[in-house]
Amino acid sequence: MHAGNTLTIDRISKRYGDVVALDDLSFEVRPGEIFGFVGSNGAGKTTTMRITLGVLSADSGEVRLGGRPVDLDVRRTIGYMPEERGLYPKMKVGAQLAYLAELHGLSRRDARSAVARWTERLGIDTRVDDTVDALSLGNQQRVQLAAALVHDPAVLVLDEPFSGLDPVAVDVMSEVLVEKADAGVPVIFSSHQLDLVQRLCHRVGIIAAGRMRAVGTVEELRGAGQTQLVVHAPSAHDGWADPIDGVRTLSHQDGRTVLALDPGADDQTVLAAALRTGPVHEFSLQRPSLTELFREVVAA
Ligand SMILES: Nc1ncnc2c1ncn2[C@@H]1O[C@H](COP(=O)(O)OP(=O)(O)OP(=O)(O)O)[C@@H](O)[C@H]1O
Repeated sequence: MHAGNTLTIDRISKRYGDVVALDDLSFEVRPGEIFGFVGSNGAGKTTTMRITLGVLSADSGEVRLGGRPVDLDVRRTIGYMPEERGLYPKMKVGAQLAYLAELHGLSRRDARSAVARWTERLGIDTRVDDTVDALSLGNQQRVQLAAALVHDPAVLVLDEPFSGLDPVAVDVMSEVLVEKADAGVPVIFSSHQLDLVQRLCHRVGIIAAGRMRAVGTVEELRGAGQTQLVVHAPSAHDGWADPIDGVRTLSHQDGRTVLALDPGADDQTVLAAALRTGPVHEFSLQRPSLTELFREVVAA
């Protein structure tokens, strides 16, 4: 258990020439939490993760782990899966993992047993004597995850760990992340697979153009988003709900109306108005999915 190891990203900014990659970005990942980091291509996720690791420096701002700025010693306690991967293609899987574990301070013997444990867990134990480039891409990715885990990291930073994995590997990866978080490790990963993020993450941060646009639990984000209401009131005429504050008609056909409700709009007022038109056969509230929310936030 690595109690108290909150990962804090504190007001980091980064430019590449004229391109502002990160603009005063702040958020934190708490111990035991899986944090999903989502955003469009080029939004700044990889840049944030590289700065977190210290492989890239920020123009301003600071990253801390457990209150301590990330220096070389702290960096050794981070398990990192870089987007560009970065294994040695010609080195054998087992030897490579053992080497990386020792680089992070494990004794030779501990390194060996960690390699045996993780390769078995990740289903690549029969491949330890193969070179990395002899493996399929998905299996290389499993090795990459093993590389992030062999030194029992105090925090996990994973750049698109799920991309290109088959469903079984997705399950294994998910289980491992949940297990590490349960052991008190803060876990952050980026992904474009929003259904997976919605299922797995305790909290989610949506980044757009280098700024954090929304952070919260999936439920909080969905609650803050635009709610839709489906009302089937056959006698109602088009526009019947428009006079109500914070309510807009999205569609109206055959007595079926889809309404958009701003946060704070009162659905009971809508129900009362619907009943005044005649019978109401259906009245259902639909919260946006993370994917819909993402589109809303990124388009805003
Ligand atoms: N080495 C670099 N030189 C110049 N510009 C860069 C460099 N690395 C990133 N950028 C720019 O910084 C911005 C953020 O890129 P970044 O790779 O962090 O995005 P991302 O959210 O990880 O995207 P993706 O989902 O496509 O991986 C982009 O505009 C990108 O073009």
